[in-house]
This record gives sequence, C-alpha cells and structure tokens, in this order.
Amino acid sequence: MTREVASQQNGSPASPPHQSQADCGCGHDHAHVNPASGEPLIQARDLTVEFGGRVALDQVNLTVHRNEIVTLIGPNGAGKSTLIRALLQAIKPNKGDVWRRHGLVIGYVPQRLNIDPIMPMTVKRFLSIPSPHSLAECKQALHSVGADQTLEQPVQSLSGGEFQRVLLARAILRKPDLLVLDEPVQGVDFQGQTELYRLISRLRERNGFGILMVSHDLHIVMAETDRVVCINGHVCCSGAPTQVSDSPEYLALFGGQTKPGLAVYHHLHDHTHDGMASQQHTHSLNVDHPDKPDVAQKERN
Ligand SMILES: Nc1ncnc2c1ncn2[C@@H]1O[C@H](COP(=O)(O)OP(=O)(O)OP(=O)(O)O)[C@@H](O)[C@H]1O
Repeated sequence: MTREVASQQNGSPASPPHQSQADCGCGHDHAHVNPASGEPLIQARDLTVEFGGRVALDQVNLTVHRNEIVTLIGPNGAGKSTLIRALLQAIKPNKGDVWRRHGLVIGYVPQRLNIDPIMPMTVKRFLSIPSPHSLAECKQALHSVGADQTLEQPVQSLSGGEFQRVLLARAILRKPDLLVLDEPVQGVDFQGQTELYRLISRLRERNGFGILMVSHDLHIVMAETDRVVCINGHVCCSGAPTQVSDSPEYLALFGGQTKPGLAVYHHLHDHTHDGMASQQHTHSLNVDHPDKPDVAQKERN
C-alpha cells in the first residue's frame, strides 16, 4: 500500500503556498522545509495530467524551495518528465495548478537536445541561443561549471560530461532562481556522474538556487540531495534520502535494483577521484565491510 500525498490547499495560483516547519518524515510532500531552505519557489498542487484519457499524473503535490535540491525518482513512464513539463507550463494539467513565486526565473536543462551534426556550432555560439550573452558572461558561466576549455570547441565534439556542463552553463546564464534538470548526468560515466552531482550541489551552495532534478540513479544522487520524491503516477513517498530509501514504497519500486551490501550515505569529504577505477569506487557504503571504505562516511542522524 502506498502512502498517499497529503492534500495541500486548493487556493488560486496567486495564493501563498502551504509550508510546514520541518521534515516530519511522514512521506507526504507537504512542503517539508530543510533548515537550509528558503522561501518556496514553485509548487505543484494536486496536479493531474491525462493523455488521451490515460492518467499520467494523479494529484501530485510538490514544492521546491530556494537553496534546496529535490530529486524526482521513479521507474520508466512514472511521469517524471510530465511533472517537469507541467511545472514549466509546457503542458496544461487536467486538474490542479502550479503556483510560482512572482517573477520566478527557471533555468532548464532538458532530457534531450538534438543538435544538428551537420551544422558545426561553437560552445560560445550555443550559449547565446536563444538570448545573446557577452563573451565575459559566457566565460564566467563556463568557469562556474568547470568547462572553461570548451568555449571555442564545436558542441558536437564535446564528451557527455562536457556537454552536460555546457548545458548547465547555458541554464545558469539566465540567472535563474530555480534550476530544473531532467536527467543531468545522461551519457556520463560513473565517476563523471558523481562529479556532476557534486558540481550541482556546489552551484546550489554558491548561488542559493532551488534545484529540481530527475534521476534514475538510486545511490549517487542521494548523496547530494536534500529531499527525494519518489513518483509512480502519484507520489509514492518523499523525504530525506535515507528515509525514502528505507520506505516500503521505495523498496517495492526499486528494491530489486539495489545492489546487495550497499547502503545510501552522504558524501562528506571533499576530494576528486582521479585515478580511481570507477567500477571499484562506488559511492555507497559496503555494509558487509563497514570498515572498508576510506572515502565514505555513512550518514548519521
Ligand atoms: N505527449 C504524450 N502523449 C501521450 N502520452 C504521453 C505523452 N507524454 C508522456 N506520455 C505518457 O505518460 C506517461 C509518463 O511519461 P513520462 O515521460 O512523464 O515518464 P518518465 O517518468 O519521465 O519516464 P522515463 O523515465 O522513461 O523518461 C508514459 O506512459 C508516457 O507514455
């Protein structure tokens, strides 16, 4: 049995969002406030989306605050992208609404971006589509994502990790309040994924963005996430990563994918992993040999 989402008020989109004082761990997504979080930026309220009479999202509630990272997880076809599109107002919900803070600016990194392989385009040019930006701004944005060297390169020549960083730089150039990232580590190897998630976390720290991202990853992403919302047409459960990973709803959906002997932990140290074999260096604690990992510290709270 799934834990149902607590219904939030059905006010107009202009009315202030509901907000509770702390993450109570009840599994409901009723705007749990991380101590580090600030004001609500965006809120889905009882969103229902149907395609041809088929329900893709059923009364989904979700809030993202300034300075917090919320990760959406769920199996294929669970409605993650549909929820993102509804929040971006790219599709109209059949029921419910989306509340946005007045003047909210969103930087969006889509799941897919098809770039014409025939038409070479430098990163510099790519960053100025659709809005022009000065060279200094482009350089600064690339610097902030650790991709300075790509400025003059054709976009088509970038590695998966470089491309995702450039997409992030492009989103940041909008000076967003909220970053929405639909699977930001696609096409990136394991080590690169970890580094990208840590970069996203640093961008939040530096800029105070609210960040909403979609991920298929069950372990690495949790290390850099304040709140996980697990959806499968509806919100199955939500809360702090360790709460969600222990919940029966999460285990019913993902339990089979969890590698034996691995548990979620928060990545508290600060180093790069150059030279480490990515296959051997997982970012999960080996619970069979808890003394083994020298780079991990299990979350305690
Ligand atoms: N434009 C559309 N027309 C019809 N059905 C759609 C449309 N967009 C999404 N769907 C359906 O809605 C459901 C949710 O799709 P969605 O892409 O949101 O899932 P997802 O969780 O993002 O999946 P994935 O992890 O595979 O990307 C799926 O059954 C999908 O087929």
